[in-house]
Amino acid sequence: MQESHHQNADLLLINGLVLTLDDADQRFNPGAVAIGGGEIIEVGPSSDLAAKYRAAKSLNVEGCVVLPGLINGHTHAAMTLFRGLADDLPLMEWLQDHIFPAEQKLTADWVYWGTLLACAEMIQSGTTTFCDMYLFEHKVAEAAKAAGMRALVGEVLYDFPSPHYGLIENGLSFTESLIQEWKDDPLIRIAVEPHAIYTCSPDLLKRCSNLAERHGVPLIMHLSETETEVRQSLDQYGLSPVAHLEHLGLLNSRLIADHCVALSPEDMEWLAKRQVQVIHNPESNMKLASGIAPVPRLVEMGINVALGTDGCASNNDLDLFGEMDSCAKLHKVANLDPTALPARLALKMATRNGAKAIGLEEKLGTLTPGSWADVIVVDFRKPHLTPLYEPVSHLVYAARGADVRHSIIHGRLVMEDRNLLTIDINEVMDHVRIFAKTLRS
Ligand SMILES: CSC[C@H]1O[C@@H](n2cnc3c(O)ncnc32)[C@H](O)[C@@H]1O
Ligand SMILES: [Zn+2]
Repeated sequence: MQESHHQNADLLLINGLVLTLDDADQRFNPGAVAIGGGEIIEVGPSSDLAAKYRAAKSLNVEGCVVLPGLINGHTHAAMTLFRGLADDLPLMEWLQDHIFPAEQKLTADWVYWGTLLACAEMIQSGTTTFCDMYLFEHKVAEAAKAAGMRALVGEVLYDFPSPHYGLIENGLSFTESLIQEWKDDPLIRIAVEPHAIYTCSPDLLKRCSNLAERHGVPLIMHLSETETEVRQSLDQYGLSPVAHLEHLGLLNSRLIADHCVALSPEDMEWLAKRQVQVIHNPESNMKLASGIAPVPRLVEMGINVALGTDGCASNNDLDLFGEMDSCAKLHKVANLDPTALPARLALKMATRNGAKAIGLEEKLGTLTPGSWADVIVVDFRKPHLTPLYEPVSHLVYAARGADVRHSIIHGRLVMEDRNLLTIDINEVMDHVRIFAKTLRS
């Protein structure tokens, strides 16, 4: 019997335009990606890989662009439940008069269904990893796992009683139990997540930081989201929110700071010096009229800035393609400079910078052999993506989430030809509609 010279792969994507988005920034057209054991085995010309690999499954992706899965650096997934509930309000009024009261009615079960709905929306729009902060996060982890998504999750911690854990002592020990429970999981990681400086005392913030340090996990919080937050912080502590955190010893590369809109030049110096990870949420900042984060300046200063949608009650969707487009355009108009935030940077913020922010840049954010196989395939055979001169331009300025055709997470196909393979979407939508009826009554 003749010996086979083929190598085995679980999945082979062939005949696509493959963008590695790594340091080498290679493009293969027609290109292929060989996937096995949850990792990328090889990326290269289609003819070479088709001859080399015998794959359990092969997908012909001619006419499509293949790239790393997108990373949503900040969201509250289960807030799909509140999409469109309260619009056109500033942050503090939106939160205190509408969202916090509605959240008092949440149960673990609702958070599960709301998160599954978010996972469906994210997978169908090209997101493969999300960073979440919410209540009942054990249910968020469970839902993400059921959906086959990669997630960094953490229970929100604040000084007032939580509808989930009650007093903060329980919140801290609950976070610790989540860290233990998920420590060996390939998809789910846990972070320590104080809400913001206006809901957490200095003592709580220090305890959160110590907990994150002790377990070597990220610390995530909203920071300097509005001028109101800055004014309150100056009144209460005589320091800006960033200076307040520096004073408490919280600024370091483990901190993932969401928003960072209202920053003074000194704040930016601190963020750069301490190598804090910044997550920019342009659509939420626009919708809540919070302001414009000085992203081009932060990037110039060497700060890692990634992209998030925030919860979809302040966005109101979870489509990172729309977010990249908004991001690139917002900073052009804010600076009256069309070069202020190029398409290339917007795409990097949604991929590689997101991976770096969550401490996984060795394994995520690029199509590199040895990295985890989180890969999306975008169908360019569409009127709004024709003709094709430059794929990065189309990905940022013309494509939308609905153009994503296949999605692979940790080597597993979770969407094929737009069919969700891990989620019964009709069941999920039925559950969420029942929740909305209950909320209204
Ligand atoms: C209980 S989890 C997180 C907490 O934060 C609220 N929230 C949602 N979006 C924002 C935002 O942009 N800034 C501050 N807080 C936000 C959410 O409703 C939850 O209560
Ligand atoms: Zn948020």
